Amino acid sequence: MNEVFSINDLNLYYGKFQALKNITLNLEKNKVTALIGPSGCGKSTFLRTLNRMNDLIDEVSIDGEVKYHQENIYQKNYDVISLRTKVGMVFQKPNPFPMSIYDNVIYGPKCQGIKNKNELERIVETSLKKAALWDEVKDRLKDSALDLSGGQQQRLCIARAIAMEPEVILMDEPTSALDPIATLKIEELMNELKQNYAIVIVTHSMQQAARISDQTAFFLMGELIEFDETDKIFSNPKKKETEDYITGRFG
Ligand SMILES: Nc1ncnc2c1ncn2[C@@H]1O[C@H](COP(=O)(O)OP(=O)(O)OP(=O)(O)O)[C@@H](O)[C@H]1O
Repeated sequence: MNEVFSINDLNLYYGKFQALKNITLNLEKNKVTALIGPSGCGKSTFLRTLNRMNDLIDEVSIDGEVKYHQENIYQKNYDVISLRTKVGMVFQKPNPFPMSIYDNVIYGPKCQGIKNKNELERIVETSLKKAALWDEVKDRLKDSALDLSGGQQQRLCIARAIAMEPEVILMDEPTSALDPIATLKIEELMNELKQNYAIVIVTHSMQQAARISDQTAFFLMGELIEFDETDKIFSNPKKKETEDYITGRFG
């Protein structure tokens, strides 16, 4: 079994407002899982529960279980730093650090104490290759990351996540700030990356979800309405709410 996350009866509150209601689902390795649903339905909130990014927001409380390899990540004394190494994140807007391409990729490994120059060079090359960026930047690794195009910056952020040797990559609308060609490159990349990782992506584009994901979770007002193989969700949804949403009849 390739299960990496097992989420059981998860509820999340911002103060008194309940943003996630009784969410139960499993996430597997070698699969792209798309989270879809209308604005404000809880997609990003759910994504952030998987590496405890919501901890950074005041007034958040949760109950239920989020198990990563059988261990509840919300239990007392759980090692959150190590969790975030294994469960990397890529954001909507590319956010490279204001430093060279090379230094962006080795930032995490260096923080973990890797100092050997050959090892760091190996990490840079393999991470950039896996992020399909190596050929475009190999001759200018010392240039500022901020000089790259938006699409290149986003692939650099993916390389930066990969450099930490994660098992899961969370992506929050990773292509919404990119043009169609850069979007296509990231989508092709996700298809490659799923050979080695579990990928969870929030997307507003149902076409994108249909193109790239293996399974799709449809959220509505904090509830998980339907979770199934992507083909089934888009061709034969079980719930009326899902059908209304994917056929554009929602709202
Ligand atoms: N930091 C916060 N404090 C209070 N409420 C929040 C916070 N973040 C999100 N919410 C609320 O929780 C609900 C879910 O928000 P979330 O951002 O997870 O939705 P989403 O489906 O990702 O939306 P979008 O597609 O617009 O990004 C919304 O009602 C939102 O207003």
